[in-house]
Amino acid sequence: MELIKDLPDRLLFAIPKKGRLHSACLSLLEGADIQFHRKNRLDIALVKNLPIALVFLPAGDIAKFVGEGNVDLGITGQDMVAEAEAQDKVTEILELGFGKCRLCVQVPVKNGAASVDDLVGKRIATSFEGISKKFFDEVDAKVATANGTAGTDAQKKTELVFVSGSVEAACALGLADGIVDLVESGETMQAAGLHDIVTILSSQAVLIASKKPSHPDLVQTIAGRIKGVIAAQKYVYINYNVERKHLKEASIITPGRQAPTVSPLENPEWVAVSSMVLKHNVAQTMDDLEAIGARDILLFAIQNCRV
Ligand SMILES: Nc1ncnc2c1ncn2[C@@H]1O[C@H](COP(=O)(O)OP(=O)(O)OP(=O)(O)O)[C@@H](O)[C@H]1O
Ligand SMILES: O=P(O)(O)OC[C@H]1O[C@H](OP(=O)(O)OP(=O)(O)O)[C@H](O)[C@@H]1O
Ligand SMILES: [Mg+2]
Repeated sequence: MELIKDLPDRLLFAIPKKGRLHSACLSLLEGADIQFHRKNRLDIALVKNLPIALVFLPAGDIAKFVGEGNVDLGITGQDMVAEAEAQDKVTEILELGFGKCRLCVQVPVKNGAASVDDLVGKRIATSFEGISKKFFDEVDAKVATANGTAGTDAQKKTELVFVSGSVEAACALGLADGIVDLVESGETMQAAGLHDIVTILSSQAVLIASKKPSHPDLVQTIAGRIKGVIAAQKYVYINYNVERKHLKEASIITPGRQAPTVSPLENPEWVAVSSMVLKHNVAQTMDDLEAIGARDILLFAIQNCRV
């Protein structure tokens, strides 16, 4: 009761309550110093150090709730935003770099359809009914136009079969001739004897806001903090010594965001350089620095930053 009474003054921030995005979201909240204690089984938690209430919801519902303004802010997949037809109803503030996957049409490797055109009039199992309907309506129309059946009783319609999970099993079970589901590593698809023939959309987790959030300033504060956490995950801090005569080459290898910080050393022929560098190719950066004679190359993790 106490919780509900407190809600009107707070910004409501929806977080996936389980599944693929849940734990990455909790790390983001921790990195952004959004402190809360979630009582056992409760789907609402008050934030201790900011006027925010976290609402733990299924990822699939978050886009709808943010779009309709029931909650101010949320984290969900771009696929879920598209499925809820909420692209125009929410503001996508930030791509978060996790939950990356593709929504694909998949068919059995053995004797499956060769193209989506061959699936017209057949059965497709999916939990993405909205996106799949739109996609196959277009394929149906295109094929009907090509074979002259458009608008006639002979026009074939692809049938959608709704399944809420384990979609990949549908073909083996004889429920469908193809599926529309997410692929990340491709392991689930391959294990089920399927392969993808078309990617309908690519997706990742995003921070979305309602068009009229109750606390716009707080939305900016949270977005800024989360941006900092994401940037900190993307970059590392590098520090090394290099001969002054190689400083120009060094600055090209580690340009930093504005420019590298260059500090003099007791030995006037040498300088110390520090700079933020992208984490994903840092090994190459270190190789390149070594190749120009840089020494004492140190790498530091960045806990948080504002860039
Ligand atoms: N294998 C994956 N790799 C990366 N991201 C994924 C993967 N599967 C799902 N996602 C992303 O996570 C979102 C939520 O998917 P998740 O599987 O957690 O929800 P769900 O299927 O509703 O729940 P559950 O699987 O727990 O029943 C998806 O909409 C998608 O954006
Ligand atoms: O390409 P992969 O790395 O194998 O990932 C893809 C799988 O991940 C998701 O399923 P999830 O584990 O969420 O199970 P679900 O089918 O119950 O939703 C998705 O629905 C695929 O089945
Ligand atoms: Mg799932």
